[in-house]
Amino acid sequence: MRLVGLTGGIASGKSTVSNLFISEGFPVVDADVVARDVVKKGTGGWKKVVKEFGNDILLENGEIDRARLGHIVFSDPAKRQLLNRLLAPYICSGIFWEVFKLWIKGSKVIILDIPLLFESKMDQQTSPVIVVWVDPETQIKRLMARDGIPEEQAKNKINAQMALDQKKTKANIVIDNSGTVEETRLQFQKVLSQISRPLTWKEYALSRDGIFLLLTSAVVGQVHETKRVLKAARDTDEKDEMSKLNPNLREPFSSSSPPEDAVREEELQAYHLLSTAVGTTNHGGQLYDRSQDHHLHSSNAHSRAPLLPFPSLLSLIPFFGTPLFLMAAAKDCSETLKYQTLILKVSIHCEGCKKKVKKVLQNMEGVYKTTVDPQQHKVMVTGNVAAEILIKKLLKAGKHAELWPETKPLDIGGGGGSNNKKSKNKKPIEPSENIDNSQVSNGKDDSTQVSDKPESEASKNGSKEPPPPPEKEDEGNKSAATEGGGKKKGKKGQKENSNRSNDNKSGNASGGGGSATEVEVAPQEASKKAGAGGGVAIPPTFNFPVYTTSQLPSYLVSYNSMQPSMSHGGAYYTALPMLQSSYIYSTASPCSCYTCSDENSSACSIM
Ligand SMILES: CC(C)(COP(=O)(O)OP(=O)(O)OC[C@H]1O[C@@H](n2cnc3c(N)ncnc32)[C@H](O)[C@@H]1O)[C@@H](O)C(=O)NCCC(=O)NCCS
Ligand SMILES: Nc1ncnc2c1ncn2[C@@H]1O[C@H](COP(=O)(O)OP(=O)(O)OP(=O)(O)O)[C@@H](O)[C@H]1O
Repeated sequence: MRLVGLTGGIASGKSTVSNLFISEGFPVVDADVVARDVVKKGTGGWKKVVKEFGNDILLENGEIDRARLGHIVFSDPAKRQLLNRLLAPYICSGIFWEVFKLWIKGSKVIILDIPLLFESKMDQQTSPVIVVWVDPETQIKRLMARDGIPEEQAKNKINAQMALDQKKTKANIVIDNSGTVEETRLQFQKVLSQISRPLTWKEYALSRDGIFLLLTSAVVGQVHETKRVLKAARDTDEKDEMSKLNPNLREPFSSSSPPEDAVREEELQAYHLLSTAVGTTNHGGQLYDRSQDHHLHSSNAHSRAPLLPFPSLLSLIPFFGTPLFLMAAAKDCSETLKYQTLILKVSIHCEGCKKKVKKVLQNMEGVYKTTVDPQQHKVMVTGNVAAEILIKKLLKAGKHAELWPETKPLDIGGGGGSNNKKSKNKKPIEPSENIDNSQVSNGKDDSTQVSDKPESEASKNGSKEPPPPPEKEDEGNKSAATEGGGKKKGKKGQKENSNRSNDNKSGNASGGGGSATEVEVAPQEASKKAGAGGGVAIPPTFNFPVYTTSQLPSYLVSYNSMQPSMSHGGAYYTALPMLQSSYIYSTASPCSCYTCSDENSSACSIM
């Protein structure tokens, strides 16, 4: 918003020029009109003036006799100063409300016609300042003619103000009104082009639209920040909950200090992310650039906004890089759209079991795709639901389930990029590095030990893919990579799938860590590799964990699967000691499948 100051001497021609502005469509706030309004009968200004100047200045109707009061104040400087002191607050607030009403309407340029602009120092709030100048002889003549007053009175009025020549020196623009009205109009046209020039950055920020944009940005920023903090809190809660469920899990990280024994990169990254979210550490983390957010918090400079009710809003001006900020917010939003594929081992014995498992999982919020391979008892679930929740749900439905050994979650939604990068830097985990050989390691750790090649083709491809959400459909036994590929992934996904199949056949379970397409390692092959590599021991055949339905399977993972964006794929597993299981997974169906259905669950005793 541009506040243009228009001033001059008494009878210099201010009203004449302001009428030209009005004819051009500019809104004008006239201080003389405001000054009249604030002394109307019964107002606060009226009461003050009557109290100080007495009832003698009142007309019969109770209104102030302006001519009488004018005579008093223009001939007595002390009385004039008293009147000014009494009315100044009312006049100022009156001008403010007039400006505010125009601001609400969306006016971008407002003309403030204020005779005492310099005297009241309101010129500091206006730019540019236009002074309507007239030569002294013409001024006195016009004043005497207009007001019908003698020269002496006219001189008193003129002398009650700052000298017009002095005002001229303070002006940004001077209009000489000594000539004809037409000459003044010509000058006005030139002034008009200056007044109508595009708003400056600051002027726009003070306009209604600018303030609205700033507020919107601030709200978006606040929502963005709140969302991130909530995510961090949920992440912490989740870890706490899992720790309670299984005390063998690692302690959740403190948000104030990194774990000293955090040897795995993903753990450190999880720490950074968590602590960055709650703002307790430096913001130099590689995972999340909060530089955009600094704009929101860093500025304490409270500039004063001219005549505006929200001076502190100016502190938001550094935040004006809205497009950049919105891009950051959009980036964060897109990160929340990440999905992962979890591979579970579920007791499936017949077609009915398969249907039931599918139905249970598909009905879960956050599950986007379920693929069941009854032969291998393998269920691949794409979505953003934590493994333990899936397992609990299946248990409730009477289906024994656990995480598929030697697998890691697939980050279908684009987290592969960062993971892939990490995989390049990943160093093999030494047996002494906080990994218990008695534990069954996750795929990530295994892969660093057993992989023959540092990075598979699939992982390279996977990291470059954009994050399309998987479609909610069941496509049988397609690979997880293909399933999650979405439209764009189409051909590439198939290629990845074949790559992965080849890997599995040859046993090259590359596991750079975080590749979206490196899903699983054939158990036998992986165990051979593990044995050969001397790393984490994997038994040649499956040992299935024993647990009752009140317990969670010992493959419970402690990565942030609910909020994959918080972990950026830097999931960490803590595999628990594998126990000899009495639970039987049989590829042979123990029941007659045509009698076994979801509707007829009693037909299959296992189901
Ligand atoms: C003295 C009053 C009653 C005279 O009223 P009147 O109707 O005769 O004149 P009007 O209000 O139209 O003012 C005419 C011009 O006088 C000059 N003027 C008015 N008040 C003052 C003042 N206090 N000091 C110097 N000049 C003044 C201005 O140039 C103004 O344009 C009235 O001007 C008044 O109440 N003045 C105090 C309020 C004020 O300061 N007004 C100026 C607004 S910035
Ligand atoms: N260029 C001009 N030629 C002739 N007369 C003019 C010209 N400009 C203004 N006047 C006359 O001079 C008088 C004062 O002009 P105007 O009312 O515009 O001055 P003002 O600065 O608004 O006065 P005030 O300070 O009292 O509000 C008016 O009677 C007006 O008609």
